[in-house]
Amino acid sequence: MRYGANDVLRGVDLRVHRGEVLALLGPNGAGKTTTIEILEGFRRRSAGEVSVLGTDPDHGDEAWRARLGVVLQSWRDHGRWRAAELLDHLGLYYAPYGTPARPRPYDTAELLALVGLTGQAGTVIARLSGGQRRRLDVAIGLVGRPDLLFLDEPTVGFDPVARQDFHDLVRRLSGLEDTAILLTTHDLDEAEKLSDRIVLLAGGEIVADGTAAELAARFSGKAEVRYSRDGEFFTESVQDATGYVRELFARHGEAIGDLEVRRVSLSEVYLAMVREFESGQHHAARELTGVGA
Ligand SMILES: Nc1ncnc2c1ncn2[C@@H]1O[C@H](COP(=O)(O)OP(=O)(O)OP(=O)(O)O)[C@@H](O)[C@H]1O
Repeated sequence: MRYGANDVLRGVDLRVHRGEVLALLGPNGAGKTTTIEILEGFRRRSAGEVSVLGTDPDHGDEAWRARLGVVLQSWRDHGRWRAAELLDHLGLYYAPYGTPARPRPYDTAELLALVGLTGQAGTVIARLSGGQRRRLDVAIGLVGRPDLLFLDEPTVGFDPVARQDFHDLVRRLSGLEDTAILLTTHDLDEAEKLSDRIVLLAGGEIVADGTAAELAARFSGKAEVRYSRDGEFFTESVQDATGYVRELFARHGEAIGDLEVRRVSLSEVYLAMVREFESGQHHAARELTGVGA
């Protein structure tokens, strides 16, 4: 993607599989929104190949669009509508695109229950709380029972309980409905908890791609093992945690207690990579993560 002489995405190569939750993680201006807008067909790419559900988004028709769910920023229109009314109304659009295997739209009551808004079915949208409105946004993204769901910073403004509920919801969707989910987030904790895979974007390039554990392991290669032996506490930084623990038990057996194995956290990896990238050493970061190798 190029604006004028400025390349804001370069060589971005990624695949999302059916039923997979992929988090696009990166600092401000990394190119996350641009990437998903190209995939959604909202933005025309300057060059490169893109296929979404088998179709080039630049040429996607209504039937193709009906298979996508998009959750952008909070839904501000239709403030006087009641939540259930709006979902009923939006659902009509998807009805012609239903199949026996994937009936469209979602039943409104079922959908409201899924996002935890059953009690607000008759509430006027303007009177929903911020978190409730965001849940409604998600319901709007889901009403067509999408094969692929885009979530742009889905949990901004959620309290911890709403966030946990939302995480459960995303897990259920990818598991039960086989919906592929592509979400952008700044929240490392969220990326780690929610996604099967993380693609880290920095400066318009993919600098890392893998599961949270893989990224942490590839970057540092180490894990921290804590344990007690005969009441004395130890902390070791080791390359092969499984082997180390096996050896530990083989040697000391029941004398070992309080075992804890901690991977370097994703946030440590993330900060190190972004810093490395910003200091111009991103090729070193690529080598470390194996991306582009
Ligand atoms: N219409 C545009 N014209 C020129 N440059 C743009 C345009 N839209 C985005 N950009 C630039 O593209 C880059 C990537 O922006 P993008 O919004 O995709 O980043 P992001 O990772 O989503 O950031 P944030 O986390 O801040 O939302 C930024 O440098 C931005 O300034």
